[in-house]
Amino acid sequence: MRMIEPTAAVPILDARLLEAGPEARARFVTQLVEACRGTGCFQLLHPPLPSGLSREALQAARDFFALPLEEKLALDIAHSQHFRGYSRMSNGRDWREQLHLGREEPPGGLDSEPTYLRLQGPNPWPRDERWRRVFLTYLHAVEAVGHQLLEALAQGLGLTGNPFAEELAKEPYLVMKLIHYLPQPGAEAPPRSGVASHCDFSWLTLLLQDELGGLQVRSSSGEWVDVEPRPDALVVNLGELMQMATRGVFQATPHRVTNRSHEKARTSIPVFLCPNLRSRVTPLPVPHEWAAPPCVDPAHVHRVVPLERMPRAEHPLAPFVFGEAEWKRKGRGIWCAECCA
Ligand SMILES: O=C(O)CCC(=O)C(=O)O
Ligand SMILES: [Fe+2]
Repeated sequence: MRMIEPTAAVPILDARLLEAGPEARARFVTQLVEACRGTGCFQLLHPPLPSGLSREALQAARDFFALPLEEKLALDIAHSQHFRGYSRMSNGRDWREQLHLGREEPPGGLDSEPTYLRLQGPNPWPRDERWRRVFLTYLHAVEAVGHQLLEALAQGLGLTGNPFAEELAKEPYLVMKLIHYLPQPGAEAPPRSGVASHCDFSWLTLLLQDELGGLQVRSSSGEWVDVEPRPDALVVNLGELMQMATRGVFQATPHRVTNRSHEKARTSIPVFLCPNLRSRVTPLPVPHEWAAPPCVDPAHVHRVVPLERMPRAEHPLAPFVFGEAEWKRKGRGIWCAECCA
């Protein structure tokens, strides 16, 4: 099998170019489009985040998972009306603990509102106030980085105006997860998958990973490529909404994780940046010469559908309301019915 240079499949972009004058910004935009037309994954070095915040967030995540099980179970996602809270999965595809968080909001989906607005709501927090402060600060700092990337992408796609900015002005739907992958149990047993191959259902996912590694992305030519841990970098990958929005010019990035360590748990924090729940998802007028196969049918989208089963080419995209698709994807209100059954 042909070996691929990791940096070719997962290029490294320097976020400082965005603020270093028009020429540097143009260079960044070119590299960004190249990365998005390739694997759809890149490492963003020097993201404009407050100093030390990433380290603090990773440490706070480790501290959360080190709490006694009863304290974590008090935040069980099954108690939440809004898909927030703690869960543990142990099956062939997922073997990990997670804490789902989002924007801190009043409960949605009440009375006459559409049901899918139940995706908005308060987060359950551990007793110590520190977690709330660190994670909400981190979430909104990463959101701002995501806005900058979408603006650069709109520029790179040659779109008039910035259709992403119009959407972002309506308050994007954000999901942030703290994830804890256990160390491998026995030296003899084959390694257990932390999360099996999947694509995210986002525009962009901005991920902080610790120093252990274990994340792989599938390159356009089909090889699985390690995403090397780099301190002070965010791993960015494209999700299915971006694939739909760009008529397949940019493809969602298949990825998977196995914690190969027998001693240490792996910690990561992805932030999934999506349109406002009420937004209608319609393809953008991307350059004609970049025309690509039509996109995924949202009716078939699920976070853990095996990639082989994903209808990628044949389905033209009918516009749909993002919140409805996201609600459906989350099992019509039944938490993770498929994976946790
Ligand atoms: O932990 C990681 O590095 C990736 C997690 C992931 O892909 C997901 O939860 O969607
Ligand atoms: Fe993912």
